[in-house]
Amino acid sequence: MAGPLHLIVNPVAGHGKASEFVNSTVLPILENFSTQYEIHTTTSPGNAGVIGKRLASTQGNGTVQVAIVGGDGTFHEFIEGVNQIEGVRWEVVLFPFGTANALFSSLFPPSGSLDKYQAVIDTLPSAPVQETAHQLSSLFSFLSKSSPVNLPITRTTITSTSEQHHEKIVSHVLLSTSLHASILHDSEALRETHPGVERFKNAAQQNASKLFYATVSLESGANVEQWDPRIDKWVQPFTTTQPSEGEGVVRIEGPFSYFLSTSTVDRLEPTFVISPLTQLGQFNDAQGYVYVTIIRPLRDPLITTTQPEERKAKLSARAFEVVGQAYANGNHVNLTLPLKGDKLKLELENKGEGEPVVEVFRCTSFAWTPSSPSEGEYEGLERGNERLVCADGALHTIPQGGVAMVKLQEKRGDQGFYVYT
Ligand SMILES: Nc1ncnc2c1ncn2[C@@H]1O[C@H](COP(=O)(O)OP(=O)(O)OP(=O)(O)O)[C@@H](O)[C@H]1O
Repeated sequence: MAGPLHLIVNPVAGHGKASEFVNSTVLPILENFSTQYEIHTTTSPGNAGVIGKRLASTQGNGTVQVAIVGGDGTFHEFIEGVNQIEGVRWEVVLFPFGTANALFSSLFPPSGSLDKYQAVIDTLPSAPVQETAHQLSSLFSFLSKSSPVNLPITRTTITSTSEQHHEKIVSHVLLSTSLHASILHDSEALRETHPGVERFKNAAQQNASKLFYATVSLESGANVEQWDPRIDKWVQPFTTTQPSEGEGVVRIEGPFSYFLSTSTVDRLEPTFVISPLTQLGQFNDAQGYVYVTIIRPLRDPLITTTQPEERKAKLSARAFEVVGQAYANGNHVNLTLPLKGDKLKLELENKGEGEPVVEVFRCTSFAWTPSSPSEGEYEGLERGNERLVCADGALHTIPQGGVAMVKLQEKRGDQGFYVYT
């Protein structure tokens, strides 16, 4: 027996509506289904992990069912708290009560249908309005007795050359560097002067034309693969130097403007589908993949054939053009560069003949090694901070000369984290 459903409620996440939602909407449904529950309200940052540890010690080995009523940050803290504990299978119901809710919106995209839960919905005393029904999707999946799907966890180790610095990070949503990490960093600095969401736009403008100098090595137990949008298939990497026979490592030289990896989400907010190839739930018996999304602007003739003084404006415009297509259901991955040698054409095409602008790979581990400050300079384009790393929204810094090693945590039988989707 799995015991009661433990509701972990973050009263301050998102718009601070979690407690009210639980009392007015979730509890009547649980009572209607005679589902036993316990409520645990978080009292401070990090408390979701403390609650998780307590549950593991009082529930013992086996399955523990929890519901996270908060955002990605609340679930992140819960995972951080219990990830090392052996012998527990966590079955998790999610409610989107954070700000971005990347994981929830990836599992339940706004356009998704709730038809398969109709039998559950029909037994409710009154039918919820559409928005509420969507927020209850994961609960409906739980009440329908669906099988929850494995949630891969990523482990990152940040080390310095001397190994004096040794930082371990677990994440379940994303790990990024370059533009994404810098936007997060700078928008925090702008919080005082720009409390609204426009600070993200300002931070994006500050960083969209910067270059981040690093080398990436991708590895996989099988082969590292790259998505080719022109044939809609995963194939051998084709925009990088080929790995030599038996080496199995694909090396990608910067500079980069965009670099983001995830093994669980296809979007970071309901309509921003930045990693459309990510698929969760397909690999319940295996580990899954880390999906890596990369933009390297010096592959783009618009930037390389432009005069140095115009490069900044051109790159900024191109970055917004490309990344903006993530809002068109992830269409950025379909954009292709002009064919090499065609000097007259600099516009991007949709699934044209040239190479994709956005390079998408799948692997099971990778290393991000920032270049030394003396390496790399491209006239007209500023250098960004390639040592910044964002893991599930929290920022970390790789020491000078250090590296970030990222890998999927090995699956431990049927233990670990399983989400109702
Ligand atoms: N009682 C509390 N008081 C203050 N902070 C809390 C409390 N409980 C949890 N927190 C903090 O609230 C933070 C925000 O929660 P969460 O990340 O879930 O929401 P969000 O930031 O609005 O959403 P998202 O991560 O989806 O964008 C958590 O990182 C956690 O540290």
